[in-house]
Amino acid sequence: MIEVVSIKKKFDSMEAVKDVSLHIDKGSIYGLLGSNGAGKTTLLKIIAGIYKQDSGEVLIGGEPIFENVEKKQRTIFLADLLYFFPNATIKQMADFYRSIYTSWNDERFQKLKEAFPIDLNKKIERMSKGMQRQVAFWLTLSAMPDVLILDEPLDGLDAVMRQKVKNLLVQDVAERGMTILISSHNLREVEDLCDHVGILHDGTLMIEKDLDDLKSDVHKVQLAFKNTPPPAFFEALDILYKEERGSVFLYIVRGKKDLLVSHIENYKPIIFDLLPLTLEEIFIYEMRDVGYAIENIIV
Ligand SMILES: Nc1ncnc2c1ncn2[C@@H]1O[C@H](COP(=O)(O)OP(=O)(O)OP(=O)(O)O)[C@@H](O)[C@H]1O
Repeated sequence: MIEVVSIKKKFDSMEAVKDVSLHIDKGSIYGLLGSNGAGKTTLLKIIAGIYKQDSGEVLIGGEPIFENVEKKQRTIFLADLLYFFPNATIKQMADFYRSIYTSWNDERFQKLKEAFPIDLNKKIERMSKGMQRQVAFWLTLSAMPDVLILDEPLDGLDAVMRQKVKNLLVQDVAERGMTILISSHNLREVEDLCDHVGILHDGTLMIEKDLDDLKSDVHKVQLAFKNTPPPAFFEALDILYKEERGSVFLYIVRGKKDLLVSHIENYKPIIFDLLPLTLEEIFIYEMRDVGYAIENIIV
């Protein structure tokens, strides 16, 4: 659905995006993470067809997005800084969206009133930051885009509204195959939303993972043995991290769960627990493995 091939972008001599390639399937939710200044917004704007890359290609549904009116009518970029016309009400902004987005759906707009309980005739400028963000989602979801590109989308929303918006996004992905690219600093925030995650650092995509693979391939185990097992026990494990707490070992290991369990059970541990890992933990160990401390890369 979205094909990004060797994208480079400089601002004067500053290389904001350095040869980034990625692929996003239709109907998936891709989380782009990274620290301040990593190049996330620049890359999102290139993918949305707002900035032109210096080299490389961005294809949406097989066609270049830049200056492609038809594709842009089906692609919405929701920026971190929202923009509405001065003095406009929700109703007036909806009229504008209806005039430019061919897939605008009035029925959906009316239905979403239930999710966003705000007076249609209220001036958006006079609303709180969180309410303005709600309006942005209301309008965006009513325009029924095929591709939705979100830059720090949940900033300013309260916890209940965050969950509501996440549910609406997932619903559009599940029901009509919308594709979402979402940028955030916060791994925890996107953990339950994304099926793929990429980490951008200093203009380079450091690591890119399918979350189902990640979660099924990395495990935290807590172990204790009566007698320390022979070296063959440890050699057979792909250990990303280890810690000793008295006679209890804590290991983060990569590998298939069934094979791991049967290997460990062969050595008759007196304690053996398989513990869940958060996405943040997985990335900490994976990044360490490629020589980076994730604490320096995302917050
Ligand atoms: N219009 C611009 N002109 C000049 N430099 C820019 C411009 N936009 C971005 N940059 C530079 O490109 C680099 C990447 O910026 P970008 O906004 O893409 O990062 P980001 O990952 O979105 O950061 P943040 O998380 O802080 O929003 C930064 O060094 C920034 O100063």
